[in-house]
Amino acid sequence: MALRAVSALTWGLGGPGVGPLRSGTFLRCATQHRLEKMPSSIGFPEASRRPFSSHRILVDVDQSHGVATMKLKNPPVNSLSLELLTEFVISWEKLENDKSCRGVILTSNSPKIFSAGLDITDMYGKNAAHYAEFWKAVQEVWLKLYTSNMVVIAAINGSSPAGGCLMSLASDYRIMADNPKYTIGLNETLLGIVAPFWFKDNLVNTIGNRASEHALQRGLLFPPADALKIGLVDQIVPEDKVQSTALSVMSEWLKIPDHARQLTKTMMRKPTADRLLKQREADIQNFVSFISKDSIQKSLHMYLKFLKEREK
Ligand SMILES: CC/C=C\C/C=C\CCCC/C=C/C(=O)SCCNC(=O)CCNC(=O)[C@H](O)C(C)(C)COP(=O)(O)OP(=O)(O)OC[C@H]1O[C@@H](n2cnc3c(N)ncnc32)[C@H](O)[C@@H]1OP(=O)(O)O
Repeated sequence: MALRAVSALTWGLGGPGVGPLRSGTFLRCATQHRLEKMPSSIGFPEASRRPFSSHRILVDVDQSHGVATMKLKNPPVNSLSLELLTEFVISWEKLENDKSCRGVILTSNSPKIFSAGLDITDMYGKNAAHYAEFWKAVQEVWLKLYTSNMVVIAAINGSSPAGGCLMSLASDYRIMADNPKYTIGLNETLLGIVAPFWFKDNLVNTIGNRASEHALQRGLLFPPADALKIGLVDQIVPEDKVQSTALSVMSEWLKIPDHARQLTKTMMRKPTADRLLKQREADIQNFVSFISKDSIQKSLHMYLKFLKEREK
């Protein structure tokens, strides 16, 4: 199996411990059923569309079919900055509150990059208050995606390392563009940082324990065909078919009565989401103390330098 890594960088790091548990909440359940046929392309009639957008998030809701397409737009690489994460949550809540919206296709406005993952500049050279706010926003986006009552399909139209991979993992179904130049995976160790337990839990739930151990320790980034083999993505399709495939897969998912699908999703995902909810504040403090360490800041500095100076 061909595996690709950005670089073989390894630096020393120290890991913080895990904090105390506290209780949390989970999904609400709606019971609407609608079994309309979906179009095979994004060409929805103007009357049934309701687009809205912010600086970094574009949303197009097809009200007659109950499906929204949400595009990340943060050039040049769609990094998940604090601003993007904040706008994401606002847009997501708007969709959650829209009774006509039953499914979301999550994709990128950029042709080659789904998302470069968390914005490293939000984790480098800032103060503790900034790190805490940033991490809370990362948690919030994952919880929103992972526990959503809506069907969430990731249309992965480009590379998707680290936080980008996490957003895909939190979706219900992943479709990736079959271009061997693109990769997906949790490559945190290559940056000298550690994927937190809930990234790991989401990965283990998706590809199993042994494959996760291997992928996480080595920070593996998988080309689409290999990602499909290990179950990191569910389907690979030609680049120009990603959106249309997402729409037709969505139409299949929406044939299932919402209440039954939602209760099943809750049954499958609640223990994993609750694990974070019960120790959310401790997880923020872990992140802040970990990321503030001189050795970790040095690793991030080196990685940013490597990204800027590497040959393209
Ligand atoms: C015990 C543990 C307890 C608690 C947890 C503690 C801590 C840590 C957990 C943190 C989890 C972290 C998750 C992450 O997501 S980290 C981010 C990882 N991302 C990556 O490694 C991807 C890096 N980027 C790339 O590989 C390439 O940029 C990419 C996406 C393939 C695109 O390539 P290309 O089109 O050639 O573009 P460039 O590389 O030239 O990039 C253009 C420009 O963007 C800058 N950039 C790239 N990625 C990021 C990023 N993630 N954040 C910020 N900036 C980024 C890059 O440096 C270039 O900048 P320039 O100034 O040169 O234009």
